Amino acid sequence: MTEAPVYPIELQAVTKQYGRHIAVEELSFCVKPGEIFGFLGQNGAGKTTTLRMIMDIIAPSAGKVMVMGNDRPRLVRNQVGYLPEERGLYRKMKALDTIAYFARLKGVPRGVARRRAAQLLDDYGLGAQAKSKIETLSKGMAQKIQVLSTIAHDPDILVFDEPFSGLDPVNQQVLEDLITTLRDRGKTIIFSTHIMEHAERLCDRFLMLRKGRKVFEGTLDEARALEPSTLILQTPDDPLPLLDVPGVEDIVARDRGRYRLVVREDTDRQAILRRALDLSIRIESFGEEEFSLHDLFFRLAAAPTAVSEEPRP
Ligand SMILES: Nc1ncnc2c1ncn2[C@@H]1O[C@H](COP(=O)(O)OP(=O)(O)OP(=O)(O)O)[C@@H](O)[C@H]1O
Repeated sequence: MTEAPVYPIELQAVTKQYGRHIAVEELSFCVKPGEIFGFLGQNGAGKTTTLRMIMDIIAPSAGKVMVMGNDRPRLVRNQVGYLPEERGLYRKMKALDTIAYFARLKGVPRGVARRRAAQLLDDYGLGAQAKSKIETLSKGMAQKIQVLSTIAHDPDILVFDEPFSGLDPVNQQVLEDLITTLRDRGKTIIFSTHIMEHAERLCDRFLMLRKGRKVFEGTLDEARALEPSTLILQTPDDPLPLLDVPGVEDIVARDRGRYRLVVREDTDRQAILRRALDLSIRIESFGEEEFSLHDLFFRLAAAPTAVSEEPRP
């Protein structure tokens, strides 16, 4: 008999209810070892609530949350690094002392904690600020200290709630690089965001949440495969006669001579080009449309009619 795999994080039919309000509904997913998993949704979709349940800060109303196969995540807390949505550091504490303090809270011996804190500050360009009080640092620097504090005890799993919020583009890039480095060192990372560009660049897989319900879980390619096949054609001429090519179902004007062709999956792309030549339709460019995660998010998780929603009892 094969044993069920142990996932770093696994949720089974988890629901969280606040009074009559259902914040998270029947949510199941698992995060695989060593992956970067994006947790995406609009404001109020239920991201923070879910991450807090993973951290055992709040309890589910129903269902099961397991961290490293343990259904009492509190017991494996020291193997997890958590960046909460509401950040808070002691303003009067120095940068190095802050990181070492958080490591010590997770059981790291004092000397080791201080050495690691110094190393992390050096690695992430804050060596010169080691003795600066938090209150004297820029917002970006303080947030970096907060992130470094979550990894100072060398946890295997990282749970970051909106880690990019409040960072300027340069520091967002620094954080993206940090997250990639952590994955390359074998860590498992789940982070929430409503900024699709970060997720698109970083995530191996992601989950989209809409009003507490999962609307998608998988890779970007899997999400793209849900979309109808479309081609983008650029021409100074009228392309509507191409509608007579078998498989071309619709042609919609986009912008400045660009048209979107909705086609059946098996449509012969060469036949479209040959027909254009016959009809003297000049083609400036022609190719498959690549949906960005941003487009897909709007279709799956944000558009009012994106998914059929059963009425709630
Ligand atoms: N303690 C609480 N009591 C009552 N309702 C709550 C509580 N915490 C969250 N909610 C509600 O649950 C829903 C999900 O909230 P949650 O904070 O998890 O969303 P989110 O996806 O993290 O959004 P944001 O990006 O705005 O933080 C929201 O409608 C919110 O108002």
